[in-house]
Amino acid sequence: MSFFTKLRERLTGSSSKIGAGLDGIVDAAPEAAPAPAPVPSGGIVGRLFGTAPAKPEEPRRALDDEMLEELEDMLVQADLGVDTALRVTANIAEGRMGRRLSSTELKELLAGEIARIMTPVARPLPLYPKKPQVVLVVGVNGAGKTTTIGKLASQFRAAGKSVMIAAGDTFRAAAVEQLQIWGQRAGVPVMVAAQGSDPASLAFDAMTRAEAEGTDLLMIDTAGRLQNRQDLMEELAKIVRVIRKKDPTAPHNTLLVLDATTGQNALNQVETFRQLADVSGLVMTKLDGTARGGVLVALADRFGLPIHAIGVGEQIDDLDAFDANDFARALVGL
Ligand SMILES: Nc1nc2c(ncn2[C@@H]2O[C@H](COP(=O)(O)OP(=O)(O)OP(=O)(O)O)[C@@H](O)[C@H]2O)c(=O)[nH]1
Repeated sequence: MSFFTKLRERLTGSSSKIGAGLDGIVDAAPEAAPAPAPVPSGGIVGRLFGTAPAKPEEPRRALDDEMLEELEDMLVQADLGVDTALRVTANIAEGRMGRRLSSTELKELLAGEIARIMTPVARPLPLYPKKPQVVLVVGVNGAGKTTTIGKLASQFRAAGKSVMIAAGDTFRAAAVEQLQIWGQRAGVPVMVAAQGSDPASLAFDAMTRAEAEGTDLLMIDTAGRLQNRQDLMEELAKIVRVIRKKDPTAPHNTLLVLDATTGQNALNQVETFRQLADVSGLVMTKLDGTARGGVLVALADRFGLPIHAIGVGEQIDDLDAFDANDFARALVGL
């Protein structure tokens, strides 16, 4: 199954909210009753040439202030956030006031606006010739860091890269175990340390081993205890300090993993983690089974940080590069 097919099938929580919302807005107009279907050309000619009966016309609604307000409210409800909803609505309105739009046309227009916002941020994780390329992975507990590291490691392996993982959340035995399972699946070594030991020292050991073995990519998992922000900030800063002793240009990427089901809270998490670490790109997980996928549009619009990948399930191939057009169309239910 192609990733786009999967995305469309699994984004239904969000897409049915937006798609049905747009249908509802157009149908709500008193004048929106569908035009009667043109009489099919029946008779002998129709039978001979198999003319299909014409489809009834889609209902239409003239674009006015009231309709725009409904559109804006619906987009806010769908987690695009007020600023983005306003901008998108204004762009759709421009030069189209009074025009009678069908729901399909409205979906096409919205998808176009969303794609326009998302295209500049749809950028795969950049790969550098540097060995090891160090990828620091940050995010709150449960956001999907472990799973994302496992999926990315497996994809890089499949692309012929050598990968190593460092289980930097040394306080949580369950997190380390999960990472080991993902490492086994991906065929990638996982460096672990004794429970509660210093993550920076593990990161240093992992750097040493990755350098010695000529590993292409070193992915470092980190803790996500936001409840203790000061500690976390110091822990992340120390990891960075220590790996820079080995390579002053590291980490080459700092990935922030976000959980789509948290909706608008994802925006706060970006703000917070940007204060804790030099976030260079985003991965959004759990777009399946949530009606809050619109938050990705708000994130792109607000921060302009690259979106490297999106996750739509728990399996190894349920993470893929982010494609702005595919996402925009799937999100509006096209
Ligand atoms: N449905 C769905 N579940 C996901 C996705 N990504 C991760 N998960 C699940 O989310 C849960 C948390 O993922 P983890 O990868 O363990 O998250 P983490 O950020 O490492 O969290 P901790 O290990 O608690 O720090 C797991 O049950 C994953 O299977 C996704 O794209 N879709």
